[in-house]
Amino acid sequence: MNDNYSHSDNNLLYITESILGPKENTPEYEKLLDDYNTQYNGCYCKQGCPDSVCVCLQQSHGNNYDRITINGEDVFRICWKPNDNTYPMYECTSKCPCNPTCGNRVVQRGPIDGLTVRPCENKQKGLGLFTLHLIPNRAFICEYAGEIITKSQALARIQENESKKHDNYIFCLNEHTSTETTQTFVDPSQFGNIGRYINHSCDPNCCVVPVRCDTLIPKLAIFACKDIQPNEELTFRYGTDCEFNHSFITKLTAKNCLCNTDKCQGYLPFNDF
Ligand SMILES: C[S@@+](CC[C@H](N)C(=O)[O-])C[C@H]1O[C@@H](n2cnc3c(N)ncnc32)[C@H](O)[C@@H]1O
Repeated sequence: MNDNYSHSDNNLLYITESILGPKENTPEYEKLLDDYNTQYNGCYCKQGCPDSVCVCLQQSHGNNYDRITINGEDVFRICWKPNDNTYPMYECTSKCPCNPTCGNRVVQRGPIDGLTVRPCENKQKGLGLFTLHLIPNRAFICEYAGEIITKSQALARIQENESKKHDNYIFCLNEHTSTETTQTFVDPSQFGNIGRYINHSCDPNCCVVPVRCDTLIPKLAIFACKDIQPNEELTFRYGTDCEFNHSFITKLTAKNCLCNTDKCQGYLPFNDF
């Protein structure tokens, strides 16, 4: 994966994609390990990946991305599925025979260029992630990468964060099917990538979409949900995101929201999961 970013804080370890968290002797961890090691069936495409033939795209119910060129650079944008964005997205895998430049390999290629981490104008918000270039609506930006942990590990870490008054970075993804809800917990507090600096906004310019790139555990992929101008801060909604039919619930200590938008609800989302 191509990722030229790094952390300025020496206590943090930069990872280019999510990694499995510490071992635990529980059935929950065994299931997580199993899912992490399970590769889904890839495609058989030798030339391109047309959605009429590519198994990865058929599993995704159609094309995942389209491509436009801006200033000579390819920009990949998510294709929202007509009337329903709840279908899981599968990219072509390391075992698929298609070309590594196939249009169904976007998140796995790593973050876009021109992202920068710097202190927010309101210092109480800490660091934030900004873009130096225009990012068009629907374009892929980066993964929210961290340690993939079990629910019991997430609860223990959240409690520890709260008792030590540390910021929370743990993200809980809920994916709903007609019969069950699957949860994925990602903690970038000690091992993470550039995505860990994205703050919450009540009127965000990004959204988080689960995308599977090799294994059954989805990556938390950040896409623009508006055109984002140079020097704008990138934000997503930490709480439930109904607009995209997935719910993203992060438990945080009830804390004043400093997003400074007209739609601000006053507090960071605070949910049990
Ligand atoms: C994923 S981190 C974002 C990066 C963080 N600002 C930093 O300096 O590392 C999440 C933490 O940032 C802070 N934060 C994010 N969005 C905020 C907002 N809208 N208002 C206040 N604090 C926010 C909260 O402390 C939250 O637990």
